Amino acid sequence: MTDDLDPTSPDAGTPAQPDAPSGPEDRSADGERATHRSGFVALVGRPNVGKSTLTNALVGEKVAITSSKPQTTRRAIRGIVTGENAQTILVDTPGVHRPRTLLGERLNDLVRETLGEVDVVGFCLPADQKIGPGDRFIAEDLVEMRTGRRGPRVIAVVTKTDLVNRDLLAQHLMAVDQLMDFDEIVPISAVKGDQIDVLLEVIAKQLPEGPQLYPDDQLTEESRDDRISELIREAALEGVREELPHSIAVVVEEVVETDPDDPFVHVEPGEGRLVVRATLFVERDSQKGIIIGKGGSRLKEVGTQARGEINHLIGRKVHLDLRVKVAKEWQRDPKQLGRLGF
Ligand SMILES: Nc1nc2c(ncn2[C@@H]2O[C@H](COP(=O)(O)OP(=O)(O)OP(=O)(O)O)[C@@H](O)[C@H]2O)c(=O)[nH]1
Repeated sequence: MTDDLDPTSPDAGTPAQPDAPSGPEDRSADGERATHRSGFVALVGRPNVGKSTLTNALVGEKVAITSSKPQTTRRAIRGIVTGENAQTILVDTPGVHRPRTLLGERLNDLVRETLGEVDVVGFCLPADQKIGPGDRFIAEDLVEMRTGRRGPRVIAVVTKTDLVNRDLLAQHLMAVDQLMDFDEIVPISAVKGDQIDVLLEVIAKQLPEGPQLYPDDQLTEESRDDRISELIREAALEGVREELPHSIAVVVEEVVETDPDDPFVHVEPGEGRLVVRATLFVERDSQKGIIIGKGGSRLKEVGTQARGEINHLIGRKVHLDLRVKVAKEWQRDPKQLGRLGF
């Protein structure tokens, strides 16, 4: 068990209301004042159905990490899409699943909490998989939320349409229609970019009237350090199997400008070398060995991949200093979960 974890607590819950910038009045071509809409949209669904890939496609930039491993997303990540007459704040949520650890329970709770706070829900159902008990479980929750009070509007987003032919898609759309009373059903492919604009329009129509909440150029509410730690985790997830992906957590310890000749001497921003120091946590010694690899080879690969993404994010070259530590059974330990920000 490590005892030098930095306590980080990413804000993974309630949508805070940021200061509204005073934007220009929207006017349509004939001079009439156009209605401006704004609000929060949660993308929910089972793990691996394409929620994060869709979030990125809608925002037009990578604000959420994705992977072929289920249960990649662990926080409610907000992406912002600003259009002429609407601002859509997307909340990408962890996949709803049968929890096996305390972390799993907390992630499901986070999704429930998020559902209670948004204006619209995009319920993601992959076109290449039959509707199953996991989908029905989510649908029941949504139906219950709408019973007797004004719950969120619910759009069925049929994802990954590029993986099926027209006939299968038609059959799937009919099955989706039977699942619950949706306000709209929109088939999309985030990978091919099909119907992304249509979905955005459909979502915007369901939002309440309201002002722009974030500045035009803000694409996410994630902090720089949280985005960096996610990019490192994404790189570490590649090539690892079975339970290991779930055991990996990443904490950015510091991002500092240092003297190029002495990494421990800090200098003014822009005048030295930008160093990112981060720790990868795993749950067991054996996992530590896998992450580091023979002679450090795997950790080096993780560092190279993550560094490329971080350079792109920050807009300059960084030096990435990665360490690996064991935090025994952190997914089941309330104290450790707290320290890791869950
Ligand atoms: N072919 C195809 N694959 C997709 C599409 N969208 C997502 N995927 C793939 O599906 C896998 C899961 O995608 P994610 O976006 O990480 O799924 P998620 O629902 O956010 O997953 P969790 O974080 O586990 O809940 C990845 O391998 C994606 O590349 C799509 O439109 N078409």
